Amino acid sequence: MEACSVVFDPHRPVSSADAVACRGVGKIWAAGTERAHEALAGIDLDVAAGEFVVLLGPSGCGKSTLLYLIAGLEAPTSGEICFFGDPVERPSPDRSLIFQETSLFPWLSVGQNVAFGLSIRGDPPEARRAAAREALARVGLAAAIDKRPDELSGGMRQRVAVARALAMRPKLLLMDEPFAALDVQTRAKMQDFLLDVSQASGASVLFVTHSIDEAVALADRVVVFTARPGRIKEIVPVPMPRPRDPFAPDCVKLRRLLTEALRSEVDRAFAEQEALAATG
Ligand SMILES: Nc1ncnc2c1ncn2[C@@H]1O[C@H](COP(=O)(O)OP(=O)(O)OP(=O)(O)O)[C@@H](O)[C@H]1O
Repeated sequence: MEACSVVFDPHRPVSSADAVACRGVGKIWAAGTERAHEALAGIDLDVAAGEFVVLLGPSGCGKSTLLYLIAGLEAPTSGEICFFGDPVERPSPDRSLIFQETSLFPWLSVGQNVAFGLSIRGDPPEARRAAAREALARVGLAAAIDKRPDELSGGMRQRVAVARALAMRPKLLLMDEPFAALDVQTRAKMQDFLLDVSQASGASVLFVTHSIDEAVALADRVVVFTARPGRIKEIVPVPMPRPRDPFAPDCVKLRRLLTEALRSEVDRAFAEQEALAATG
């Protein structure tokens, strides 16, 4: 592999075939107030249908903010976001957000948790149960359908969260450091499993991580952000076939490239956070 970054053409027309198209997207939190805080600036990014894109950047550079905007939970201050050609204006079951900390309802069974979104949508009980069973089978937890969340390990609970998202048959999974709280072995298993289910479902994935190893294992493309306000510094294609051997020369080379791309941004983010702390 010849590791190289790609320059995005911001004038490229939005295609209804692309899962996500961001054009000039910026976000200022508390805009117009004295607490105004610019989190993102000038984001131009397309995500193809079925593509797995990893967002990598220093802490506070706006990765989660971009997921919230694409989810439709927040509006950008500037620019436009389209989902299969239509402007994103509100949340949609076609776009599922999964966080690091799963919030399963402890008083509901695993199956009821997975079916929760379907019950809000008004699907009949038999259809909900069937969809929950199928989604749990996809994550290898069909046998846990009647268990309570506190009977499961952290990795299993995270799989239930993925099953809950899959049950809605989303076209896009927005994942915010979903495996960061897991131990190394469970995390590696979850990465394999996520690749399997995303390929089987055909959903696009936008995945935030701080782990360069995770980015190398998972991504079709890695988007590297600058320190805040987050801008896209580089978009690095990852053409190696999966499963990837992390010690293969191409993977080692890519890790080095991403480490170097991130280093100066992480230093800049640290310096800014220190300055902020000093001024109280
Ligand atoms: N709801 C909010 N209101 C005001 N400011 C916010 C809000 N959410 C995030 N921010 C600020 O926006 C900036 C970007 O935050 P965000 O969480 O998107 O970054 P991140 O890259 O995901 O960070 P991390 O990697 O540490 O999770 C930060 O300075 C943060 O304090």
